[in-house]
Amino acid sequence: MTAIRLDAVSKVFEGEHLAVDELSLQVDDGEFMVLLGPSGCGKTTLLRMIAGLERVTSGEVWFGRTLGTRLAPRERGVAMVFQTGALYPNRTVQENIMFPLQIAGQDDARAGSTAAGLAQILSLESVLDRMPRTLSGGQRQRVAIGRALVRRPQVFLLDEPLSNLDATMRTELRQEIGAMTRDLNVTTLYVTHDQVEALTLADRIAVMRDGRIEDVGTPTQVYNDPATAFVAGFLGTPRINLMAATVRVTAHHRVALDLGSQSIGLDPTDRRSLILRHHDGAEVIVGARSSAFSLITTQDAPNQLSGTIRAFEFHGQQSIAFVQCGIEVVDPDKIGQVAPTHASHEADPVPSFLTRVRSRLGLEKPAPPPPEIHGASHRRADLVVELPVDTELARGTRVHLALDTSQIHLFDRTGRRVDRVTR
Ligand SMILES: Nc1ncnc2c1ncn2[C@@H]1O[C@H](COP(=O)(O)OP(=O)(O)OP(=O)(O)O)[C@@H](O)[C@H]1O
Repeated sequence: MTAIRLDAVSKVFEGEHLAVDELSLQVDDGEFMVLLGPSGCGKTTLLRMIAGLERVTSGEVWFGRTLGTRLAPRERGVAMVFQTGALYPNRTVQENIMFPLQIAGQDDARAGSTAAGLAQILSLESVLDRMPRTLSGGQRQRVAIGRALVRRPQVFLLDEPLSNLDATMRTELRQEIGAMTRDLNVTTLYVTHDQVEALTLADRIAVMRDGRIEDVGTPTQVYNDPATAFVAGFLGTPRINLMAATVRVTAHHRVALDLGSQSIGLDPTDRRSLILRHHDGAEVIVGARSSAFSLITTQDAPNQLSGTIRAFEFHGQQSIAFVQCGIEVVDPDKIGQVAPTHASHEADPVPSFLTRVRSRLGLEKPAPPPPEIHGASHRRADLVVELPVDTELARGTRVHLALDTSQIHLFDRTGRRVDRVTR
């Protein structure tokens, strides 16, 4: 067991593509950390740099007090499992699992009994003598996990190990991976783009975007108190509603959030009122999960939004309403995003990836920070609201919704939280 520390690690691929951008992260001894992020954000590249399968362009990887970037892959005490664990096709399950021990010089009897013990934990005891081609996808992944863990690695890296399995198998193996890594107390870094895997497995989640980390915390921290609008949008189904608003300070320092055609007010005792009353006219983004709304019958309740049902869906446990309120809604995937990948141009007001790469490598003066792409992230769209399952509303019905302002988050125009509480 050992802690992993990443110190300003960057990876620039040929063609000057910046895949990981001065990323720093600490995974504690024995911790289960999940690296969560959309496709292409650099998760696999980061894992491969830790394993030594990919050279870091700059920065350092530490295993405890040892500088890992100086070590060859086999000296790092790291085991890695990929999306589809490649097995030796001509060896049985037991032979596959015991192979790393045999390579290390252990005798067959001892290696076989260690493998059999691990196979029991992984529910593979009934298939020990079978060949990989006769196994299900889930069983093959279990064998790959067994083979990775048999030498008791210091660090265990898993790259979307469940992505090729069906839903039932995924749930089952997910629970086993969680239980097993905790029993073995091995420091684990688990890559996924599946929020359910992240929320259920992790001691802590690091949310990645465009080669950087936007937030790190326990599942409840990143879900309930996200650092950015992107993180708030990435976690939670249905996705959080992000509404463009302007701060209005009215008589007696009351703070209202002007949503264009409608408005909501913060309670004067709300801590955020005290902050925002000095920012009259500031543009903010109000984040409200679908569960923060409730249907009301009165028209003039405080913090009420009115709209028309555009679609209504039955989801088994609850119903989801799509309500046209004429409010400008912000796309969490676009807010605060940096410039797209293309070659630099002197007159280009937004520094390209190329310029950012050069400045990281010290080849160019640091570029000014890119402005957020604002207009592209805003559009008039529906609010998504969770309602009790017995609600029935026809398309076109006019509804009034009360918003519980104690449940809202406030972000600035670049998507950064302005009212964070727990961290
Ligand atoms: N060998 C390579 N050469 C050039 N670019 C690469 C190479 N490997 C990865 N990239 C690029 O680096 C970026 C990060 O890729 P990476 O595979 O790390 O992302 P990811 O978050 O793991 O994505 P996914 O969830 O789809 O596996 C991508 O834009 C990818 O195209």
